Amino acid sequence: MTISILGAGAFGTALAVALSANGPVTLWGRSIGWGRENPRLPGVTLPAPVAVTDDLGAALAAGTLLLALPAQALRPFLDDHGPALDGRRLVNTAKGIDLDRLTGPAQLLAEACPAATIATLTGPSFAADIARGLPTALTLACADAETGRALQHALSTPVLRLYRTTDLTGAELGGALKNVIAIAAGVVIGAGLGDSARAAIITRGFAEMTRLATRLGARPETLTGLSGLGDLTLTCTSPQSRNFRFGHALGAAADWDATTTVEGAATARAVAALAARLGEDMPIAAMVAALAEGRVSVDKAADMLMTRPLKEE
Ligand SMILES: NC(=O)c1ccc[n+]([C@@H]2O[C@H](COP(=O)([O-])OP(=O)(O)OC[C@H]3O[C@@H](n4cnc5c(N)ncnc54)[C@H](O)[C@@H]3O)[C@@H](O)[C@H]2O)c1
Ligand SMILES: O=P(O)(O)OC[C@H](O)CO
Repeated sequence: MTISILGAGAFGTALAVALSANGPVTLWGRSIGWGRENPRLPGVTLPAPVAVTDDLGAALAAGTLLLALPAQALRPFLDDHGPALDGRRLVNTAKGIDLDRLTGPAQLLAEACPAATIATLTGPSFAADIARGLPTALTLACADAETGRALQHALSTPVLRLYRTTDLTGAELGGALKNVIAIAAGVVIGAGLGDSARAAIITRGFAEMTRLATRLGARPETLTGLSGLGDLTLTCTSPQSRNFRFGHALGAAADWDATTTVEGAATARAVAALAARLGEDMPIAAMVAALAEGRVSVDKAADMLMTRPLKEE
């Protein structure tokens, strides 16, 4: 299986390093002047089997394309290049919901590339951990079981262990929604509200994730897997997470570098819009959207969540 990775940020670069254990990999980026060490992944030198290019046509020679662009960049990218990607195996790795369309990456890919087979690779994994060769387990989701099995084998390495599922919707939504809850967890810790409050946010956030995802067609058991609960656990508890750190900065009223990729901020707004459309109750996601837009203070947000009507768990 010939593989190219589109998007040379931290994650695309880390995947290139990991997959080079299996053979040659092409890594495409729109700006690759950094040579063999990507500043988004400091301290990691690309191994010899990784070819880096800014020539999209050359990267598209592969039959399997891993897309490692930020979620909000995917739709504009497909507007420009969708037809050129069609007919391949397309494996999305972005974790988010498109703000304009209110759909996940798989739907965007299916519409832009109707003859392609769509999959997602998701789960608890920091780019730096993968690039350092630390053991990592991920979910490979593809509605077509045969292609899913082939991708699972082609993209696993001795330290990157892939589980597979045909529940693409559930795997994709778990990865997108956990980022929103991770921001909330960061706010709690940044504001000094304590570990007990964080456990409450994780648990009630997981209930929100499951409610929305199953309403959109996900299987409940997918949400308890690596792509849902697994990634939620990682992102809500580690300062390596950009979503958690962004929330922490909000909670602590600290400065934040706006060039950092924080998928959960846009996804919270998309979730709030989706929840309103579907009549679903998503109070934590709504609060994250309001906090990220500066429409509510941290004190007010905590107060509003704590004084909602009492209910059954
Ligand atoms: N970093 C991680 O630990 C990690 C782990 C798992 C999944 N992901 C997911 O991977 C996706 C990418 O994250 P990242 O960490 O690589 O982000 P990043 O900020 O490190 O890099 C994003 C890259 O995308 C490029 N880019 C943006 N818009 C583009 C466009 N229109 N055309 C071409 N390139 C464009 C940027 O130049 C940059 O190189 C996110 O959805 C993230 O949730 C990241
Ligand atoms: O740094 P974050 O918050 O984007 O998280 C990276 C990955 O999604 C963790 O699985």
